[in-house]
Amino acid sequence: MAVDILVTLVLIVLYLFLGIWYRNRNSKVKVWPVVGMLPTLVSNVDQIFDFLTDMVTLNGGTFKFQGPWFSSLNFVVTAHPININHILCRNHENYGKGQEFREIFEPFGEGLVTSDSHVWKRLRKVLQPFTKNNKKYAAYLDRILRKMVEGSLIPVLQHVVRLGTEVDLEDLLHRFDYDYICLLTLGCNPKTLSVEFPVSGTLKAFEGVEEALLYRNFVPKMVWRLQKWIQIGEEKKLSKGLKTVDDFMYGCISSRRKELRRSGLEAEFDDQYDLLTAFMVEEEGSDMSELGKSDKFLRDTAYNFITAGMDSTNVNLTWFFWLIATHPWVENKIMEEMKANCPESIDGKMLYFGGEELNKFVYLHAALCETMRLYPTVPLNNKTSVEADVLPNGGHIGPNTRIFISMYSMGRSEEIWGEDCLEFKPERWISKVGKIAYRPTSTFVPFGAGPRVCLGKDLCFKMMKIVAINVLWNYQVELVENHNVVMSSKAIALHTEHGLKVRIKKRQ
Ligand code: HEM
Repeated sequence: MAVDILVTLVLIVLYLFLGIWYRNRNSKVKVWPVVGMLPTLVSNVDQIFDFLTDMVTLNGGTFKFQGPWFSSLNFVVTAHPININHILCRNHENYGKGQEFREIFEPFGEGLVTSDSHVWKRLRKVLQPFTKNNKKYAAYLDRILRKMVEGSLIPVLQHVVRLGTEVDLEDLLHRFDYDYICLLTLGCNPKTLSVEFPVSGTLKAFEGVEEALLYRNFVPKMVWRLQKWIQIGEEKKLSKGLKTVDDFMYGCISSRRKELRRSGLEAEFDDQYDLLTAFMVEEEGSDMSELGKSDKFLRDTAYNFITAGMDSTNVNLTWFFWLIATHPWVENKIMEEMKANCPESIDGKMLYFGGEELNKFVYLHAALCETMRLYPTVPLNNKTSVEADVLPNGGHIGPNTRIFISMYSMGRSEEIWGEDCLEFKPERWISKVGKIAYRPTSTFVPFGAGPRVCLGKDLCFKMMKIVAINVLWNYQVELVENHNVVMSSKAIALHTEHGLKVRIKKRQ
């Protein structure tokens, strides 16, 4: 009897395995009982963006990932332009960040990046006109950008040239972004970009928190919750990092309030019109003034802006300098454009251009867009459906489903960019009349699109152009031989795995 039961069990298991093998025999992604597609995902984690690109290409632009049973690791990845237009623009009300995203990214608090519905609408209504149309704020951003380039970037580059040593350009640019974004939001300069290349505890804490939040995305919810409860592993690191970050931000808020009280609100704030100050000095009666009374609100807003901005232009500029170092003919064309637009004999000095003047740098703009196409700063944009929906290319979406828009896969899609989609060719962005060519919005969305488009987009282009012009005009960036430049999959932004090691020489 016992033998009969054993044989029957063995036969059932064999039958199940044969069934799975038969269903999976032609498929690149195996779906296993209990664990679903997780083993394939784990084995491809080091080249996750290429793996997801293969999957969406094989599946007509949209791929459904099946996670382990009873886990929240099911998601959809899409790179199809008509779906992108649907999710970001036409039916955007149905695609927010979602409760689970907010739980994972809890340090963002009640900030813009993780909020939805009426909370998001109210914040966006306050922040969008402020960041886009406030002249005082725009002038302050311009002034601090000039100061940072003149007072930090150029002196540090000159120091590196004098020493003749190699430098990690990605680290250098990351420090530039971090100092700039702290000035923009908190009005204080942590001075991480200086010739000593100091180790900044606060910057390390911001980075540590981001790493821990990324980890939460890849493990079942109950695992990270348990770790949080007993304070071990990544969760312990997160709590420690967050304390450092919060102490820093609340410290800035408190000293700014004290300063304003001392100097009196009637004082002129033109010199120091950062985001915090703007909220604090806004006249009574407006939404901004109401929100500015709460330290928690200011902390959340600052955290959202700092994390959105500190890993932004440096990522694109790192890939840009690497691409032009490996495509010297592109660098020559950028130099020609600069010679045509820059005044002569300004050796070693800063070059600064206003918005109108920057529009003349068409080829540089094209090269920056081309870089973002191949190496989008944010490779995956996360959304969650509110209600069930059918995507325009036919995919069914359940309610409360996580969806990743793969900007990385879109940039490498033959259907969108043609057979030469993997080549670095800024020319594809330029029209016959020498202007930036028209492209449908839904084919290129590194900043998102529609009502939730990135609030820092215009600022980013300005920063990237000013930094690129000042570096290239004065210096030659040479890659260190045998240094392997590869993408990292260990951050939310598309960093390199080992940095960008270069030597900087004075341009002759
Ligand atoms: C190369 C630079 C940058 C890129 C590629 C980028 C990209 C993005 C993307 C993809 C989103 C998500 C849009 C969505 O949810 O659909 C976003 C949102 C956002 N970005 Fe950026 N960003 C950059 C720099 C910045 C900077 C410097 C700032 C701050 C000054 C900033 C502030 C924000 C904010 C506040 C949001 C949230 C908008 C909302 O949810 O309404 N970004 N960005």
